[in-house]
Amino acid sequence: MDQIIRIENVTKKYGDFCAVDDLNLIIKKGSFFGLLGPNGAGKTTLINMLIGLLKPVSGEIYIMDQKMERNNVFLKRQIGIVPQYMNLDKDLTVKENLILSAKLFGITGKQREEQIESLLNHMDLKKVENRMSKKLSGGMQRKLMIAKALIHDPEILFLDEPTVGVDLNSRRKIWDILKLMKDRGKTIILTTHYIEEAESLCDEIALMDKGKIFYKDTSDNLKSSLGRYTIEYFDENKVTRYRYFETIDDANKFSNDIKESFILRDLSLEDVFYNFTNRKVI
Ligand SMILES: Nc1ncnc2c1ncn2[C@@H]1O[C@H](COP(=O)(O)OP(=O)(O)OP(=O)(O)O)[C@@H](O)[C@H]1O
Repeated sequence: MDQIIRIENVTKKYGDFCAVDDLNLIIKKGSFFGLLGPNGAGKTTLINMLIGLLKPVSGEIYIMDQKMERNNVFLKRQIGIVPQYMNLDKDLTVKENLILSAKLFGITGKQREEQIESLLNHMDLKKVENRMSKKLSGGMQRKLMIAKALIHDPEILFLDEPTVGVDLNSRRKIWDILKLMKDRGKTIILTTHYIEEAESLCDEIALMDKGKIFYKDTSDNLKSSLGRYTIEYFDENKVTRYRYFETIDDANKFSNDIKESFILRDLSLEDVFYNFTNRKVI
């Protein structure tokens, strides 16, 4: 697979604070790439540099072999953005929001009508096309934000926490929409706190903390790097400890010596993250 994004030694500081620290990363064309990390890890800062909204203090970002800079109009047309904050015009209807976005990209006439119809149907928004967007549920608002981001049929879609505050049903619906985008060959980059979101969608996951990516692989490889089973138990000071095992026999043997209560379960991506950072993702 060809690379579509190349990040070379990128650093971003806010005053003296280093939010993204000398980061290198390659993202392959057509991949569904997940950036996972706790609050303050630097995910949004990294995304904002990738979309040309923030300038690194050092290092370079290349998208489709072009340097990403604020005024790179070609690249801006290749990317769609679903930001963390609500970016809808709340006093416009669903359809009017899409018309406005289309106008910003110079999409007019029949092409605009067809693209909007297709997105409304695809996102299950046709029945609410004339509803004010402020009257939509949180899940529908998120779907409309995704539709807005896709209005110009971009090659790359960036989503910053796309399902925060969205109920489980709508979250699954959004996942289906994103899976379809990937099937259409788009490259998708997603930041999330939700481990199961990254596990379910992403073919590659980067674990980020304190401005650095410290691990990047498929979800299965990330997990098998640690083992297959986890025992969670209280130590003598009533502090929860975690131990990881390759086989159930080894886990059972270890559990025989535990004096307090314990849980034996399948190893999760959360365990991988916790093992490396001593921090939970959420
Ligand atoms: N404009 C800013 N000025 C100063 N510090 C900032 C600014 N934006 C972000 N930060 C700090 O940089 C760090 C990284 O923030 P960022 O929003 O990139 O993290 P994140 O991983 O996206 O977190 P979250 O999951 O909470 O959105 C945090 O400590 C944050 O407080």
